[in-house]
Amino acid sequence: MPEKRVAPVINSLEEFEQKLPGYLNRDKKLAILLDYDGTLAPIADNPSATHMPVELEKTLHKLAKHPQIFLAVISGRGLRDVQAHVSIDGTTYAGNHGLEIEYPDGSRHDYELPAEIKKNYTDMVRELKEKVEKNGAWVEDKRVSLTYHYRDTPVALKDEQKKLATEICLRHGFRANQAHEAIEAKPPVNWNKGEAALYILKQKFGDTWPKNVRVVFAGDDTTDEDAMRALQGLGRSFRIASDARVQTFADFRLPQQALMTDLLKWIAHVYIS
Ligand SMILES: O=P(O)(O)OC[C@H]1O[C@H](O[C@H]2O[C@H](CO)[C@@H](O)[C@H](O)[C@H]2O)[C@H](O)[C@@H](O)[C@@H]1O
Repeated sequence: MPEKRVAPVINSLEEFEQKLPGYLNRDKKLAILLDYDGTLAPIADNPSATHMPVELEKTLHKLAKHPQIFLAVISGRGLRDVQAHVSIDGTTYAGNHGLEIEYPDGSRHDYELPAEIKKNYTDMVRELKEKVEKNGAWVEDKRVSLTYHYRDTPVALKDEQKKLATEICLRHGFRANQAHEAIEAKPPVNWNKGEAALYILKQKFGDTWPKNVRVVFAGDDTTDEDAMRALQGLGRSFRIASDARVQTFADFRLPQQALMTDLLKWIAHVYIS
């Protein structure tokens, strides 16, 4: 069983090649699987205010067009929301932590939640809205999972509201993961960003993908750890975290989101220039 541990850090563009010599090879297919918030776009005060840095976006567009490269964005956001924010043709998108997947041709894979969980979800949203949607905190209802945002709640009230929100989520049988100034309530099913990543790779490249495809995954959050764990030994993953003590399943830690541009430039140097 793989364990989380403190991962080696990468601090610059040069260090990608130094620390992963020869991992990328332009003769090999490459799958790039990326989280959105905190990874492609820096964290902003409100989910509607995020955008990708210009150079990162430009590089990502170039990579997505390359015939040897496959791009998927796997986000906790609702599917349409993340599609609208990234908006790159030919990309596969997964929303709601992988529960909904859409391929470039418009075909989909939706994880069907049991009726009881759907009912619990509706009840949970109602109770959260009644009891803890106040003092600046709000519920982002994404139909099958939700995010309880408390960034704008006064410090003196945050802990109490957070605690109550977590209790409500757990009481309705949902998982409650800590995120950036938010709690992610996810359904209690055996499907997450890791399962979604493996599913997408198998659909795209077939059962033998581990032999034929190089994989790069990057994410910044606890929900991304599911993909990092699933891809251990099958690809290379990067956890964005400023805290040097963070425990992760990723192969490397990137101390700042800005290093995502370098990660993509490293790939572009190998595949494009
Ligand atoms: O899996 P991701 O693509 O990283 O999405 C995770 C959640 O991201 C969003 O919330 C977070 O980012 C916001 C914008 O930077 C920030 O204001 C908030 O504090 C963060 O928690 C999004 O709103 C959620 O739906 C996603 O699940």
